[in-house]
Amino acid sequence: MKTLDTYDFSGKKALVRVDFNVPLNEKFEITDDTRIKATIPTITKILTSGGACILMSHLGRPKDGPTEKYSLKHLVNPLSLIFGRPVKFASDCIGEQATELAASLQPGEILLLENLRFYKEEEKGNVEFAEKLSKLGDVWVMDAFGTAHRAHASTAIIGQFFTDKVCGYVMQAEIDNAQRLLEHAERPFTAIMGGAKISDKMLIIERLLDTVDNLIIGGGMSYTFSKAQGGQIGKSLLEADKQELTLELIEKAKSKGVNLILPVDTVIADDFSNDAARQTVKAGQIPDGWEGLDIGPETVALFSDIVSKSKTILWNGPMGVFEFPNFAIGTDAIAKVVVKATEENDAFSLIGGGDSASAVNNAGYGDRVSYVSTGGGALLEYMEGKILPGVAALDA
Ligand SMILES: Nc1ncnc2c1ncn2[C@@H]1O[C@H](COP(=O)(O)OP(=O)(O)O)[C@@H](O)[C@H]1O
Ligand SMILES: O=C(OP(=O)(O)O)[C@H](O)COP(=O)(O)O
Repeated sequence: MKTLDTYDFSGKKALVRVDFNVPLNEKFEITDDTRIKATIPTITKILTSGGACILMSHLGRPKDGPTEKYSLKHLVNPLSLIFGRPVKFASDCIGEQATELAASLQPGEILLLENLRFYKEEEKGNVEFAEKLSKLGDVWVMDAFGTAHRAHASTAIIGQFFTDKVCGYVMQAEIDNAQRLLEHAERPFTAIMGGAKISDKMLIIERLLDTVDNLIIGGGMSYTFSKAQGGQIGKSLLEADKQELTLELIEKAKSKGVNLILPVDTVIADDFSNDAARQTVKAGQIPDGWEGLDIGPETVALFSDIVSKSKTILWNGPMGVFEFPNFAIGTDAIAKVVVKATEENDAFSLIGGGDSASAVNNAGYGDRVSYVSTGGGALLEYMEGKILPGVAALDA
């Protein structure tokens, strides 16, 4: 596999697949630019080595072709500021305008292509579409780790049209950090799993049971565990058909000698809103009409004690509905203790993408943990042991 450090970009147009699928607010402003900032080393390396960058990405999941909400034009100004140079924009990712802009691109210049998913061919992995895209550049740089689990035209299929395929720094760092966790973790190794759905995280939880010393379960998914054990969870999040599975996980943890830790208390609300009435109750004792939206203070203390003694920490999924400030207290507290373990116990801490990364970054802790992944689903699939199509395409 060619790397950014060994490839000579001088006079070359690099077609770089990035994952600029960033959250935008109603004014189309970026609310978390982690994924963009993560690509600075890759793009800077290409530009300073005498190359030009043609950036291609998706944004959201547009269903019906071009849509204002999902246009990458909203990223042009922020990108210019981040990269400190003008960014040209092709309002269609293929076709005449994109071809002309790409052809006239000079070394040191950046061209951004419009959302790839405005063509349904992208997600279908259409070969002709991939070939059209490939004609825009001389070398393909794959740096969209967050989308590397998708076998789409620009992430997996396009590679066949290039002799020169280069793995970007984001991809490399993500893979190295995930490997470090899976293969060389210092002990005690603690995984903190949270977020909404057990079904999404089932496989990774099972895989982690082979590796970790402690498995902490918080957030929305913990209520299914509680219910399955006979607890009362009111109208808290429940995946009814996963109850049996949670009991199996508890048994499996026991048989493997893994310390599986569940919340002991929970902050409940009478409504799914920031301003709902709140109280703290024991886990499994949630009255009817109430729902658990955060872990309670005793749980924070219990989880913190384990995390602060850990040498390796993987955190994926918030401890509560952190989007509501009144229910972000548990998630913030865990973020703080992960930082403390990193700084004071010299722990290696990896925050696994998506909402957990936003929670850590928004709390201002992004620079104080060992690594914040840009991948949500991609990281989980990688850690489950799957071969990601976007990684495989670089080797083919
Ligand atoms: N107790 C809860 N009840 C309802 N939703 C929850 C609860 N705890 C966490 N969540 C929600 O889970 C979502 C994040 O879940 P998930 O997508 O699995 O995490 P990540 O993106 O970090 O992998 C957040 O929107 C959060 O509000
Ligand atoms: O945001 C992404 O994934 P994530 O929500 O798992 O972090 C990627 O950009 C992939 O997007 P997709 O899940 O619409 O294919």
